[in-house]
Amino acid sequence: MLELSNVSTSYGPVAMLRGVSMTIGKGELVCLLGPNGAGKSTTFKALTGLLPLDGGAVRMMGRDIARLGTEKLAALGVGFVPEGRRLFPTLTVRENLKLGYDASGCAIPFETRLELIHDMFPRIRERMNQQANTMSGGEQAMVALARALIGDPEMLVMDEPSLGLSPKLIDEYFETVVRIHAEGKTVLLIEQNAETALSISDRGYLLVRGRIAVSGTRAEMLRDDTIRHMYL
Ligand SMILES: Nc1ncnc2c1ncn2[C@@H]1O[C@H](COP(=O)(O)OP(=O)(O)OP(=O)(O)O)[C@@H](O)[C@H]1O
Repeated sequence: MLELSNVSTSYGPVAMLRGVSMTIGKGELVCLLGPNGAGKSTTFKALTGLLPLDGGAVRMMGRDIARLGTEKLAALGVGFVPEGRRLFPTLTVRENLKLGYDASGCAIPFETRLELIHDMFPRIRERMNQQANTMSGGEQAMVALARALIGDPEMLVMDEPSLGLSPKLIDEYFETVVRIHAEGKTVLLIEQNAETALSISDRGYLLVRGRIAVSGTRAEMLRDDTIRHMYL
């Protein structure tokens, strides 16, 4: 469904991603792991068109998407959960969700999608008219996830969604991701929290200093010496 093929990027004269190749098949949950500064968010920027590529390609269903940007990608069926949530802070929860819905071009009516979102996130139902920046960190994380889902995307791309959440909330959050995946969504989960991310993923990639150092199924990743040494 999504393929990065030999992607290279740089910040000015400094090379960052160096020949990164990854595939995410339809219906898979794939994680991209890596320590601080490895280039995880840079990968997110490269595939969302926020950073020009020096080389390589990003394709979705075979179509070159490297320069499309998040809005056009949303219309193609990709929901994004950016690092730090990036909610519209002074807008209400409903307004945040509506913006996500409008960007998606979803054909199902907003109120119908909202019902499903409320079933999935009951606390959001109670807080539809609350200003986003007055929500707790955990609630904001759920709103960002709901905003990515409300347009019924085929695929979710999430950049460090567990950042700043307490261990209990991280568990709850990942349980929700598992449910979303079980309902048929393809998921690319970019995470520093390797143990939890791997525990729910079909496959994974480890990025180190801008290169893919390890890739494999969950079992292969869990057995890998580099990963064991770094995380487990
Ligand atoms: N706009 C920028 N200009 C220059 N260098 C940048 C820029 N953005 C990121 N970098 C550098 O690129 C490297 C990779 O950053 P990136 O944000 O992709 O890392 P990351 O793997 O997401 O790390 P973290 O888990 O800490 O968020 C870092 O050394 C960072 O300082």
